Amino acid sequence: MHFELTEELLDVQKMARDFALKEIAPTVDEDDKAHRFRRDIVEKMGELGFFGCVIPEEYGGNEMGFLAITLIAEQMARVHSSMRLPFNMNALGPAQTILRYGNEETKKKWLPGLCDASKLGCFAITEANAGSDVASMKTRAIWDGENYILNGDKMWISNATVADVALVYAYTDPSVKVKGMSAFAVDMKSPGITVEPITEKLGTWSAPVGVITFENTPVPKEALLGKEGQGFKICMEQLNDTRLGCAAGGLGVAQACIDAVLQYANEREQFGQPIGKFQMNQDMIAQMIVKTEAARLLLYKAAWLKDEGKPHTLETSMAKYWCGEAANFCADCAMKIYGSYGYSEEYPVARYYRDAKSYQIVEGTSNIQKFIIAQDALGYRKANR
Ligand SMILES: Cc1cc2nc3c(=O)[nH]c(=O)nc-3n(C[C@H](O)[C@H](O)[C@H](O)COP(=O)(O)OP(=O)(O)OC[C@H]3O[C@@H](n4cnc5c(N)ncnc54)[C@H](O)[C@@H]3O)c2cc1C
Repeated sequence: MHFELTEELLDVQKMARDFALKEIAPTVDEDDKAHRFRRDIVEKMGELGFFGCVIPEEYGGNEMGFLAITLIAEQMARVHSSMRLPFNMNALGPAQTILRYGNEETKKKWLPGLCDASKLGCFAITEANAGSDVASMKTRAIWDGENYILNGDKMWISNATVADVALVYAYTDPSVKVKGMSAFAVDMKSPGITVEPITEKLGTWSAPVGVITFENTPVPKEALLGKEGQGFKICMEQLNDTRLGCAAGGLGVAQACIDAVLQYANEREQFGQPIGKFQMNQDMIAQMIVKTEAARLLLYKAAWLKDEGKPHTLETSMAKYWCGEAANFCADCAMKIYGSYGYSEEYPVARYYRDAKSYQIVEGTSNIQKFIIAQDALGYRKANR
């Protein structure tokens, strides 16, 4: 049993850390406060091959693997949570799904651009009345003999305002319930698409989110991913990939809180000594470290299983759940240890606190992950089927 990263993965981790410190850190607070999406930095990530980790060379990738992309995404989130979103929106979501289910034409059309970030992606599952209950979505795609005609509204879609391609899930035949859901790689320049940004949100201010409306949008047959009726299965597989990216984000934020607290607790003095000397603060610091290390081990194991081609749905849910919880626990402790300075915008802790919350919500809430884990344990529904 080995717990060490290989030399190659250690190099990847270091390169990602150096990149985040050099390219993201200098303007992180300014970008966040301005709600500025840094496409230029995302493009630099693409040039370095960050989004090609899970895509073969023939389509512009480098096949470094799921553990490699997880390590990179973690390092981005450790500096700016918003900057780990592109790992899901380009690589783990659209690119991975198109690779698996797209025809040759669709792969050639989108994969090289998603890898080098000259194209941006998004995935559209959620609707105003369909969140955790994905199957209750109402978006329809009806074949008219020439194209699928897409109608519906997708809400809370990350990258909606900047995406070139969207993975869209819609019913082609709602009469057979989830067996009638299909998945499409939709060109966002298609007619009948409007996008409205969602600007008022708690955190991840530099990550654009919006509502996409499809009104009689024609989608060619080649854009269908897999077969008609495979959409729900494709969606669950996609979430199983993108949950790794979310978990990496939560882990990065948790670590950022530890980094901040260790420095501050040694600098700030009260009652004539550094606040790190107080046992109640030490208790929080110890718990932050242990919870974060547990999150890291769960996540790296899930990503490793995926690279090994072994079942990993259960392990991915455990990692997604615990990384989200660890991020929130650590952000809460960091806020307490920083006191009023944590509450101010002078230090990054308020941003960590805001950004941590999304990791308990997106791509299957903490409850949904616990549901998957408990159902598996109780033998009601095995996660690794
Ligand atoms: C910042 C942000 C970015 C997002 N990006 C995307 C994106 O790119 N693409 C996309 O498709 N969606 C995206 N989403 C949507 C996100 O995936 C959903 O918000 C999430 O799946 C939860 O759905 P909901 O918010 O409708 O909550 P609901 O499903 O309404 O749940 C409300 C509460 O009830 C609980 N609950 C629901 N069902 C159960 C159950 N069976 N058992 C126990 N508890 C339950 C939930 O855990 C939650 O606490 C994003 C959301 C946010 C906030």
